[in-house]
Amino acid sequence: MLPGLSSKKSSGCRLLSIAKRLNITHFSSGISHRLPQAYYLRRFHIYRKMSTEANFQQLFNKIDELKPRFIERLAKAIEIPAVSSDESLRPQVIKKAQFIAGELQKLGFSDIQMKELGAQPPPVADPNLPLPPVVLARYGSDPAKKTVLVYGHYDVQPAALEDGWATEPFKLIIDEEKQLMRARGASDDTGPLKGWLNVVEAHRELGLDLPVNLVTCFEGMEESGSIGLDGLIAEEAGKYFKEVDAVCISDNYWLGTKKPVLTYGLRGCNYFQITIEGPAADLHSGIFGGVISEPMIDLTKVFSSLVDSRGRILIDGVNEMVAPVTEKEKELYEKIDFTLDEMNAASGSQTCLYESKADILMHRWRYPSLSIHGLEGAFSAQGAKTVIPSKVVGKFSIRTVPDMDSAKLDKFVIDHCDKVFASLNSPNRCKTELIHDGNYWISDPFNASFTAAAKATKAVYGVEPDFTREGGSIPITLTFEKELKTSVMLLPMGRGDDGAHSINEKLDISNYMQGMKTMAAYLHYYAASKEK
Ligand SMILES: C[C@H](N)C(=O)N[C@@H](Cc1c[nH]cn1)C(=O)O
Ligand SMILES: [Zn+2]
Ligand SMILES: [Zn+2]
Repeated sequence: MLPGLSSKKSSGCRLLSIAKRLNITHFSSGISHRLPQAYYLRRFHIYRKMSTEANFQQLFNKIDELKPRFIERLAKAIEIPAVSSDESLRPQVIKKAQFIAGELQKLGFSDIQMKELGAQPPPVADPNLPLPPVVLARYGSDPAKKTVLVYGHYDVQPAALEDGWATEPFKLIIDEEKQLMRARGASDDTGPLKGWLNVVEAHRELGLDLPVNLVTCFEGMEESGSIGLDGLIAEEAGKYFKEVDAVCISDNYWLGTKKPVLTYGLRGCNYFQITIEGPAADLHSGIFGGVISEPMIDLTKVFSSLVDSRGRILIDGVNEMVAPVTEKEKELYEKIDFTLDEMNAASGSQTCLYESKADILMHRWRYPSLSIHGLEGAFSAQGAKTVIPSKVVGKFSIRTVPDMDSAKLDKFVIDHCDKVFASLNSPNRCKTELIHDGNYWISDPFNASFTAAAKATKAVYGVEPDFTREGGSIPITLTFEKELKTSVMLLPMGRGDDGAHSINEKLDISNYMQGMKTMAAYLHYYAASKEK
């Protein structure tokens, strides 16, 4: 029998006692009881019999043995520049979906469906731009087994050599000295997505039955707000996803660089753009400077009204929506393995706004933040071009937290920008709009799925994981929980210094290998658990 099998309290009881322990009052949903406990107990007994044959060491050895193949396959996927935010690269995003579907087919997945989501809604330059397909597939459909849905995204953030990358971003480079793989998507999220496929392959190579039925949901718009996926999940909840017992997402990172973590919370993200336009074309600043009203000057005024240099959001009503910190909650931060030095090492600077661990963690996990990302339409090359841009589009986003109301936030932001622009008395035109949004999420970190992942982490790394929240967002997480009425568990593969969204993104080879072993062990422990 697998180690660690023991009887559990009912999930409802556990949920309450854990909520009390952690002082969490924001569970986004509970655990489903669609089927009687007896049903799961029967499945547990069937699985327990099977699991006596399962041998982790054999599985882990096989994963190690297949390492060159797994790295080579990752390199092939990485080569496709699937940047979802770049409309001109949409064919590449679709090509990567097809590539992944082909791999699933070779691995024996069945019922592979490329779900089309229609055209991308505004704001978008091409009104007919197709959204990338969602890749659904099944591995096994044994009613005696639990079903785990694994979510990942095959799209990536933009990357270019001229941004400062040491090597070509869409070519997987192995740094032998540091034992890491460098490429856009290595850690976010092509590496982890491939991890699930590799886990299946290792089982197949061993002739070992997968302990659960696996369902994939791989999307190509995560980095652009998961547009269209909510609707698909709602539509498939009673169909393709009908039997799903748990959702596992491997699309975030350890907090630091040494200790594995399991993640039970995410911030949300509402992304906005401000368009300011005036002159009919870009103009000579010697001829028109000081005579006409400049959109770029207006934009900098609106931008500077949003947030101060200490990161404080200056928009009325926003901070008031944030849930207050409790004394009990403060204790949680002290137990987390993290230091200011790790924060500085990950940012490659000494620019942290806070000194204490608790302050850093709270501002990363449980307070909102506003970031100004950039703009379209302005001069950005080297040299000194004396131009007045005629139209500029500024981009900024707000990371949201409990108890912020997304619709209220949008209204506060748009009203604020309109008010500030009006106060400039500018003859230019200004429009602020939401590009996409995604909800924050917080869960019970001690349900059957988290417990199985904690055991898996211990089996692979020899340590108990820290339970963390994530400052980033995975917009679809709450939708899975609500629509499928299942728990969602975040099992990160990479480290906090992987440079996701940054230059020189990397995934340590050890994290890739150990991460796959953890995924495999998680499936076995979850299958063996009595609870759903
Ligand atoms: C954590 C995850 N790997 C990630 O990077 N998510 C993105 C998703 C996003 C994009 N726009 C809004 N949310 C992120 O947190 O930026
Ligand atoms: Zn990302
Ligand atoms: Zn991601």
